[in-house]
Amino acid sequence: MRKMGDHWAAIGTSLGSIMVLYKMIEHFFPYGFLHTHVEKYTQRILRCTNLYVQISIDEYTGELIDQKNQSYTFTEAYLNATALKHAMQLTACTAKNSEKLVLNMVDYEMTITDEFHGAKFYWMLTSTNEFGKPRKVDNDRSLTVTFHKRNRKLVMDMYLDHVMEKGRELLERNQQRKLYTNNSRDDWYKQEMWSHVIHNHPATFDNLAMDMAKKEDIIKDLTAFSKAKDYYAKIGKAWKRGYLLFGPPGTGKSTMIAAISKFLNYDIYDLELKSVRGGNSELRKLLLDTSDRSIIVIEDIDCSIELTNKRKKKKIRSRDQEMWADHRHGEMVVTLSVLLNFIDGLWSSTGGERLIIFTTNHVEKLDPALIRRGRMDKLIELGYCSFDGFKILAKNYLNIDDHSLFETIRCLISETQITPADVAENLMPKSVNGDDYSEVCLGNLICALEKLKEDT
Ligand SMILES: Nc1ncnc2c1ncn2[C@@H]1O[C@H](COP(=O)(O)OP(=O)(O)OP(=O)(O)O)[C@@H](O)[C@H]1O
Ligand SMILES: [Mg+2]
Repeated sequence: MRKMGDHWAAIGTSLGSIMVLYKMIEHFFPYGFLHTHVEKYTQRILRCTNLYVQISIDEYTGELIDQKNQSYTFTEAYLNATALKHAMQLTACTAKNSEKLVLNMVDYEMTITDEFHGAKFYWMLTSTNEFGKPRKVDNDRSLTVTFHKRNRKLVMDMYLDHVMEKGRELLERNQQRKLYTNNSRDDWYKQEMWSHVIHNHPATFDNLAMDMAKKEDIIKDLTAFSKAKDYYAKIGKAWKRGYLLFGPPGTGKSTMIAAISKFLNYDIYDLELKSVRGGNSELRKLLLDTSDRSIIVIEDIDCSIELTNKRKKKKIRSRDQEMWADHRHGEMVVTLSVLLNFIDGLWSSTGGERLIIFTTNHVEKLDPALIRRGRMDKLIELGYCSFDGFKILAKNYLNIDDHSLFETIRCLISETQITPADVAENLMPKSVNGDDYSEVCLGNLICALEKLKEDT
């Protein structure tokens, strides 16, 4: 005797097949005909049998017609990837903010059977209009999933989260990162708070010249942070992490930020504090307008932030005055300690993950109390170029792992202080002609190192 479960599976499979067949037939008939008849009765049958539950995700939500529902976008990406294996007809286009060609299914192929933890799910692209009415505009679509009611808990607890997560991952893999800079408040009426450009920086951790152990430690820290949503929620802390990058000019602070952005696939918000003239409220608006999974960067904090708290002791100030202390040049300058408190408070209540990176060339100017653990989670020193650093740059710029001149460079580099930027500058071939430009470039570097040695 067949088990009850087998019957349900058979019914599910048949319904799935009917839906697929229906969508294919629909392609060859006038729109109204099938919608007024078949779909209406299918829905009635489903409602009468009362075994199946449907959930719809609308393409647009809210008051504004152009407010695209992110869940729809993630689901669409997930279903495209799931169904590409079976679809017979595809369309090709470039994804938003990407140069990569992306394949999508044409509409009538959007009846997809998905499996998750042994349960079957039937997805359809439907119109949010009343059944039977033709679709008037292109932006009233929904993705509707039909599943057996016994799987309700699985859907609520796991399946929908799984679809969103996978969809988001797939989209991010194809997208390019953006670099945002804040606009002055005077311009907000004609443009957004943040302007952005596509961030195509070639830096990666592989081509970053720095101590290997330090590099691996940072990669581990970033990986742990990006996966620690539940952990941060459990300990009741805002899901954010603060890095302070310090070192002389040309040691790779900005390059590392680009590498982190690529590694985590996060956008960068380059916050220019000098353009923030409207005090707390402006800063709050700017910070709240950053997206989840982003890096907020404040470069050269010794130039844009009041580093000590001496002023606070002079007289009692209001919170706004305290934070935006009058700078000696008459500008409003935020104090680092209050900025950190402000950010803590803001993200305790909002949630999404943010990495906050400060950079400075003068770590000695910072008040040690302000950089103690907990306020800045990680202090990362980027120093002068070591021989290991040089080897990474030689591989990048000249594509060589070894050369007879390496030994000379190893000795000289240990006796001098040269920045990775200066090493990179010397290793850059000045012309495309010439047989062995590696030899020429390494020779240039040796000259530069000898000159540095003489000067010191
Ligand atoms: N550690 C490094 N690894 C690889 N390339 C580097 C490194 N440091 C510097 N460079 C090269 O030098 C250039 C300048 O480096 P970068 O702008 O990252 O320095 P910085 O530390 O941010 O300097 P500043 O303090 O002036 O802002 C980069 O474009 C990159 O090509
Ligand atoms: Mg820099």
